[in-house]
Amino acid sequence: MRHILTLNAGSSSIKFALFEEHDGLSEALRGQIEGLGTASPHLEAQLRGSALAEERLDAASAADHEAALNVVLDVLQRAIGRTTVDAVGHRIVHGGLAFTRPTVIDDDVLTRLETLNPLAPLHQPHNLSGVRAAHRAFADALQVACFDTAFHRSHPWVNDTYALPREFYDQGVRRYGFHGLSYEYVTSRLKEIAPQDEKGRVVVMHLGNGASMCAIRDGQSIGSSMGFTALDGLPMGTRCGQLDPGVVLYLLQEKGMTAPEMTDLLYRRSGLKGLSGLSHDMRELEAAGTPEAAQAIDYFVDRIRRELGAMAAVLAGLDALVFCGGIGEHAWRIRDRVCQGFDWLGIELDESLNRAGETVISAGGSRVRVFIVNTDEDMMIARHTARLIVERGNS
Ligand SMILES: Nc1ncnc2c1ncn2[C@@H]1O[C@H](COP(=O)(O)OP(=O)(O)O)[C@@H](O)[C@H]1O
Ligand SMILES: CC(=O)OP(=O)(O)O
Ligand SMILES: [Mg+2]
Repeated sequence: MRHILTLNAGSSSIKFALFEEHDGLSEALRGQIEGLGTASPHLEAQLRGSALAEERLDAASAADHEAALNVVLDVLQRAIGRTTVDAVGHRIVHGGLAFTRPTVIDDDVLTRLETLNPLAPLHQPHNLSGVRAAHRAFADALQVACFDTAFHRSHPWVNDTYALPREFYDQGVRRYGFHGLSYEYVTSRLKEIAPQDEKGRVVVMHLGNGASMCAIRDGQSIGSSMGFTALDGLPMGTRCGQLDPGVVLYLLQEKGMTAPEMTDLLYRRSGLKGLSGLSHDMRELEAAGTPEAAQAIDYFVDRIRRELGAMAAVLAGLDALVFCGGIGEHAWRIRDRVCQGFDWLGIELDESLNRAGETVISAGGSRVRVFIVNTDEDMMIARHTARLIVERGNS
């Protein structure tokens, strides 16, 4: 039996899991530290369905991703004991032009992935710290990179480019799109729960601390709301989402902002946090009840609705809509507001199914079927890693 470990550093969480592979993959251990960057980060882990760890961490022991990673490795090493880990699969957010499929990580690959750090400052450095830490902790294990950008490489050229002079496209200034592991998992899940939509026109909304949407036709990504970096598209916990580049020029040229200040503004001080002046966390905003928190939520919902209209146009209609990610899976009020008034497109929610967070939340007569899928990037990473081990064995 093989053992595959997965590490997934998101912008506000680190998720981890151990899978056993024997006639398919089964999950032995799973856990996460969430709420990184808040006053009360929280660790939880289950071993074969029973609680292994459950604690509120003091802000210092998970002050940042590095500290949280040490906590994660400590939990893992204690739980795993002498079990041999065959491979560690990593979520790597940016694969750039060169990496379009799961790849075994050696020193050369690591160096090349580091050059993409500026294109995903909230993720890539943490993803690569995870690679180094896992290599130290499990020295004999194969380290495998699974890319958020890979699923989107099927984009037609018009959804892959910006209207810049052509040499920029050739240099790699493209609309890469992210959350690809999540979209790939959701697509595989949709095959099981809605086989009639497998070949259909589907929009998936991954609404977490990072948020994006994906237009999928015939199981393939044809467009993403995110682009060259994970800043574009929807507003997020702390990221601005779509922004007129003229605003950036104005702030740089007329207001004397420096590039590092701009990075901090767009990645860490904007989005829900910037608009609300309160928090990047949707739970806190829903509880707050201040006019600013309400406006931040209004803006979030409005941008999702615009993008949904645009994607339905690109797909020439819509058969299924899927919500996933921390907000998509848990915030019924947001789902309700996103879908309201879209009956012209054939979307009709069943209020009680939506409140209850069922898998199918559309009304019986709704032309568009609406689903909640608990996305599982970690399972997708494990599948890719297992496949790569087999391919290497066969070659
Ligand atoms: N019950 C809930 N109601 C509203 N929002 C929630 C709920 N549970 C989680 N969220 C939100 O989900 C977001 C985190 O999503 P997640 O996908 O876990 O993050 P990451 O992008 O770091 O992987 C946070 O904004 C959090 O407030
Ligand atoms: C790409 C991205 O935004 O990821 P996350 O939602 O995990 O922050
Ligand atoms: Mg995430």
